[in-house]
Amino acid sequence: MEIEKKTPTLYEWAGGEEVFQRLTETFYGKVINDPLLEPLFGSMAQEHPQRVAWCLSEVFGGPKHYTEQRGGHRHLIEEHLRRHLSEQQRARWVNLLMETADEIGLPADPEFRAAFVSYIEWGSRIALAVSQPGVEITEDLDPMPHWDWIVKPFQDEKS
Ligand code: HEM
Repeated sequence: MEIEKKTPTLYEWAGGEEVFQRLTETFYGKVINDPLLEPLFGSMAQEHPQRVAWCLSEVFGGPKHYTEQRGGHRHLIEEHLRRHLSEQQRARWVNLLMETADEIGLPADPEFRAAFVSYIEWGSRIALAVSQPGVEITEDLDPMPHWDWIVKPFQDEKS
């Protein structure tokens, strides 16, 4: 009998929904205690960590909860308009997220982390760019971007 071994998605490799939720719950606990980030997130919606967990899960190949519940990539971008983020705030946001990833035991293998950090760098730089004064959205932004392995550690084998 032929059994096809399929490469897991980044979402599956990370450990699924529960892991992304643990990541964002722990992360926003740090964010609201950070002097640079507190002014941005001090009065965030209670559901914010859950929404970011949905968003990351979807980008990394998990269920499309963010698109279904919040309206997809256009909505995600719109949420960052006119927030006037600084590069310093962006960099702190990324550093705290990476610190949290280590703390909660997100897979630390080079291949997973290369893909993970790639989306976080891309996404956070888009957030910074669209948050500046005068930026308007004119192009079609959907669907949500989808991230895959950058350095592929697996072979799709048949045995
Ligand atoms: C990959 C990078 C990022 C992702 C995936 C992301 C994701 C999200 C999501 C899912 C939301 C909620 C949207 C909704 O309600 O549907 C949000 C809102 C927000 N984001 Fe981001 N974001 C990113 C980068 C950043 C950065 C770098 C900053 C600032 C340093 C930032 C600041 C904010 C703020 C202030 C809100 C509104 C929070 C509230 O008041 O509820 N984001 N983001």
